[in-house]
Amino acid sequence: MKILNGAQLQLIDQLTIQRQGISSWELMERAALKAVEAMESDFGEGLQELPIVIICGKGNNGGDGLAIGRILGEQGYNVEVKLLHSENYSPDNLINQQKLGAKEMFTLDDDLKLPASGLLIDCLFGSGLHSELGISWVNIIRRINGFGGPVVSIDMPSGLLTDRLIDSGAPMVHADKVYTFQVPKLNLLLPAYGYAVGGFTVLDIGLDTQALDEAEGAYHYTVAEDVAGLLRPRSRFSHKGTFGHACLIGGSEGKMGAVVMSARASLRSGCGLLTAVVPQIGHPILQSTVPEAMLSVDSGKLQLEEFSNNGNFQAFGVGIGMGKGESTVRGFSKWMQDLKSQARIILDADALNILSEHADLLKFLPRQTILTPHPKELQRLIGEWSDDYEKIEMAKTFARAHGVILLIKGAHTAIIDEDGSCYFNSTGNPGMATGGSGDVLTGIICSLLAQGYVPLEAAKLGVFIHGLTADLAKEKFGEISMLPTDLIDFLPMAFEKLKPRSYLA
Ligand SMILES: NC(=O)C1=CN([C@@H]2O[C@H](COP(=O)(O)OP(=O)(O)OC[C@H]3O[C@@H](n4cnc5c(N)ncnc54)[C@H](O)[C@@H]3O)[C@@H](O)[C@H]2O)[C@H](O)CC1
Ligand SMILES: [K+]
Repeated sequence: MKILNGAQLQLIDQLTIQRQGISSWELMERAALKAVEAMESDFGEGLQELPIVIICGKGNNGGDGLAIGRILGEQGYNVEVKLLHSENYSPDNLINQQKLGAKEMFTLDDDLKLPASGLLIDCLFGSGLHSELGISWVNIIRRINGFGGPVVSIDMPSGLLTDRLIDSGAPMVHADKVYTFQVPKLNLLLPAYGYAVGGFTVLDIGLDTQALDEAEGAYHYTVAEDVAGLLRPRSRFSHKGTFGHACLIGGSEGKMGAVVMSARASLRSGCGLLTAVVPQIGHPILQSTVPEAMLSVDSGKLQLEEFSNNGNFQAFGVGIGMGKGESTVRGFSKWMQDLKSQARIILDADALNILSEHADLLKFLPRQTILTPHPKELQRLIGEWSDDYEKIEMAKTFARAHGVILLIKGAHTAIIDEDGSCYFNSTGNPGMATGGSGDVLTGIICSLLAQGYVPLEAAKLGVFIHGLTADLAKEKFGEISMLPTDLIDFLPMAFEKLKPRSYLA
């Protein structure tokens, strides 16, 4: 799914209206009906009990609010619509004013009266906002943010631009939930605005698919439909050799658990064979916890030294729990220099830290190596950024310069390809913020690489599945208690869910 901005959507609106032979008002009505349906599904029966207040602006976002107010009113909800006084309403806003009937007018200087609790629907500004809101908006936005019940925003939290940096002090609605139309907008996905976007749902309002396909942009949002088609069916005549031999290299004293988790995640993700290269201390641990894995025991006792690379492996996952002792750094550097240019590799954790401290090694990275840093590792690798936009640009520059696929891990993990394309993930939750989650991801992606998925597909599919395991684990254990080992346990269900018939039904 593409991520688009306000200007692109305006154009696609026009094309939709022309090609579908509908009026702009009809499109607005479709959007309003979708928003009502989504709120009814989220709030359930409880919505009937709540006083609902809708705050409308002068443009089409306000027009949506007026239509939502009318639809809710017709369905018997307890709804009150407040409309900002203006000299220049949009045409569809005016039509919906006439269709609504009763509404209360207010100005920015008014002391807006709101019910003590209930549901507030924010329709002041949507994707048509062209610059951050000035001081005159502080009063009204403060009132909305001080509301005693949930605040939901239609399309965008009012005050937040779709895809440009905005001063953190600028007035902006803090939405518990955003119902955004057709496609996500970049600012809904960035950590910088996490305080204003409690969550969001994308509502399909049937915009012209050809126009959506043709819209240009580097940003994408990976949803089930995007990755389900990537999953390869298994032939009846397949055997363990069909699904590749993955090699995980890592572990050190006190950190063997990382390799255990990675290895189990790899096997659960379908590779045919798995070898783990571990220091001697890891031998009994791996053999007893992951009997399916073969072992190649390093000459190093407590940490890796030798990095023996003798097998015929289709993919390597390196760095998990590895440490960066002197002999490990030496062995890793030698291993990197001996790599074949077409090798498929994912580097994580200490492998990335070593690269940050030994930038001369970057030139040995085979094309399309996948790097999976967490925020601190990313900063060591690409340097300090001043905001999310700069972070993305620096990540793109790094990916291009070294011909790699770079992940920015976190909520909506972003996958940056060397051509500058950027894929944000839709699955996952804060329950994943526990040491070990990354080891599981490395295992999944390494396994997919070994099975012959091209690196960008392996990264997109791996990140999506990893997040999906967490969404499934959340239902059973909740965000507080779920563990990385639970993610591994939910891999079978996640892969099953992603199979087109079950997930997309
Ligand atoms: N395809 C869709 O997604 C559809 C979206 N719809 C809704 O329409 C809005 C966008 O409507 P638009 O009229 O273009 O913009 P807004 O309502 O967000 O506000 C425009 C209004 O505000 C003025 N303005 C802009 N910036 C500022 C500012 N910094 N300070 C003060 N005033 C500002 C501007 O001049 C306009 O007058 C979209 O979000 C959806 O909610 C359709 O209903 C259906 C199709
Ligand atoms: K809004």
